[in-house]
Amino acid sequence: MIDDKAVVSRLWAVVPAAGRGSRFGAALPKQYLPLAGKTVIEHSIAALLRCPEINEVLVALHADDKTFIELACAKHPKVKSVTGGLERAESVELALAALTGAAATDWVLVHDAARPCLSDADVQALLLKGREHPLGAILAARVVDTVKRGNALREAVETVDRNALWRALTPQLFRYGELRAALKHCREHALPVTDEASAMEQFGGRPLLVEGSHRNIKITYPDDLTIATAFLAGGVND
Ligand SMILES: Nc1ccn([C@@H]2O[C@H](COP(=O)(O)OP(=O)(O)OP(=O)(O)O)[C@@H](O)[C@H]2O)c(=O)n1
Ligand SMILES: C[C@](O)(CO)[C@H](O)COP(=O)(O)O
Repeated sequence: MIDDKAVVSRLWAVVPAAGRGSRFGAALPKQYLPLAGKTVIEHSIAALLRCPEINEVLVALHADDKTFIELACAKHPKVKSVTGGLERAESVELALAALTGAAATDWVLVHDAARPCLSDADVQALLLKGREHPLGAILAARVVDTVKRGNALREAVETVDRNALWRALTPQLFRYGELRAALKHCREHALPVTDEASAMEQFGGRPLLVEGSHRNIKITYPDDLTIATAFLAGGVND
């Protein structure tokens, strides 16, 4: 375990924003769609820029995306961009590799461009509790529905105990060196990675689950934009 008292660990942020939003089905990738006076991605990045501890925000963009550079947030001195990859995990790896100033003991927050309703309180809770936990931490929300396991015929064959189930959100907070090593390990062994925690778990880690707001939704389908509009109208920080 790294003794944080011996080193001053800086805090970086990575924003995976290279997706195409195929499930959303809009003409534009969903992160560039209008939401409450800005674009989706601008809300997601604004939540990170409101955290003064963050040293730099590195955004992983699709090679075809020319929209980002026109946004106000792209001109912020803390915001940089890099070309992402074909999968989210690859985009995160490429962004981490571009953080040339980061030390292995520094912390990295990874936050989806597609999660615009992140509150300042949730960022602070993750940082406070996550940096006390040696193996990192993620924002997560408890599962509130009864959960069924279905078979190939979509028949319910089992009710899963939901008391131990959580929905992984973002940001997710890990040490820079450990996260890079875990993602490299999973890539080299063709292990499935859908979030940073799944890479860390397969690399022997046990990230802490920090309960976050159910309002921190991921924009995936059109209805999610309607929901996010209502959440932002109510003020995610109120
Ligand atoms: N190759 C990829 C794929 C996804 N992402 C980002 O990872 C986040 C979560 O991914 P998801 O919701 O799946 O976005 P998309 O891949 O765009 O959605 P879809 O699967 O519907 O195409 C998004 O901010 C997305 O831009 C990324 O940086 N690089
Ligand atoms: C990272 C994530 O948002 C945590 O729930 C989720 O895994 C992203 O999944 P996607 O299929 O890439 O949207």
